[in-house]
Amino acid sequence: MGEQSLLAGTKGAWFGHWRHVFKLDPDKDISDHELEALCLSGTDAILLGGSSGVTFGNTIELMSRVRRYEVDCALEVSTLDGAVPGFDGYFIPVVLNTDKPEWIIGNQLRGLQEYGAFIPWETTAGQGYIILNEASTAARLTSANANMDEAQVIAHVAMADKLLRLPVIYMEYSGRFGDMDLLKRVRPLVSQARLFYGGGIDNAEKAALAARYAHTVVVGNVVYSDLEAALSTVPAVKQG
Ligand SMILES: CC(C)=CCC/C(C)=C/CC/C(C)=C/CC/C(C)=C/CC/C(C)=C/CC/C(C)=C/CC/C(C)=C/COP(=O)(O)OP(=O)(O)O
Ligand SMILES: O=P(O)(O)OC[C@@H](O)CO
Ligand SMILES: [Mg+2]
Repeated sequence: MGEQSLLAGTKGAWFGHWRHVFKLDPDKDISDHELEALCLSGTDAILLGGSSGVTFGNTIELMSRVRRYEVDCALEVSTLDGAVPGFDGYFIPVVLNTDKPEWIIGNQLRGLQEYGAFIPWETTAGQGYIILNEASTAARLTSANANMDEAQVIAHVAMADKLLRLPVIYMEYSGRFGDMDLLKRVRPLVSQARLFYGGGIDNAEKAALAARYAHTVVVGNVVYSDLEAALSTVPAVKQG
């Protein structure tokens, strides 16, 4: 079976056409004017997520502001309290490179017990996170083993794509631009998942590089430090 047929599952998924995504942190301030520019930028989706300070209140507030626009709006559920109804889709992160069970299945099982009957499964997907920046909040929170060699990263990708068949593999360098050679070598190994890349994209050039190998490019922090640079990543990814 070729890559095309194996990819069919995620291609048809609700997030299967996303090339560019802005990730907004409900714990950070953003003005109406800035939010409008992001939502009308041509990005494929606005993803709400963060690894600290995310609550029901700040999530529902930001969701309702994004909801004024037609752009897809999804939630990465990172806390039990932050599961908010009304999104177009939901991602449930699973950290693959930690030996702390609470971040692999523990919190997720608690969420399934708490929200099971309300989870819209057609629009909910697991994300296999491979966290590669040891200084990031997510790495510290989850005690991720971010200093892996290439063989270890490749084994994690095989675990996610071939054994667990997760619909998303997320190469996460949050806060730092990652190793594009590694991303390039990982890409052909991914046959059924969608490969997300995120971390340190703060200009069009970096966005275009990541877009060569990742199916979906996620742009986060630069939104809060340089809006124009953030907006420049959209055509860099979508026209590249
Ligand atoms: C009706 C209704 C309520 C609908 C919703 C139903 C629904 C979908 C419920 C979900 C139930 C469920 C299974 C919940 C599980 C929740 C949970 C706690 C899962 C664990 C997630 C996890 C592994 C978190 C660890 C941190 C992490 C990987 C977060 C992902 C996001 C991320 C990395 C953001 C980047 O963080 P940032 O703050 O930007 O980092 P920097 O500071 O470095 O920039
Ligand atoms: O914030 P940055 O570094 O752009 O990373 C984006 C995203 O991957 C964070 O989860
Ligand atoms: Mg961030």
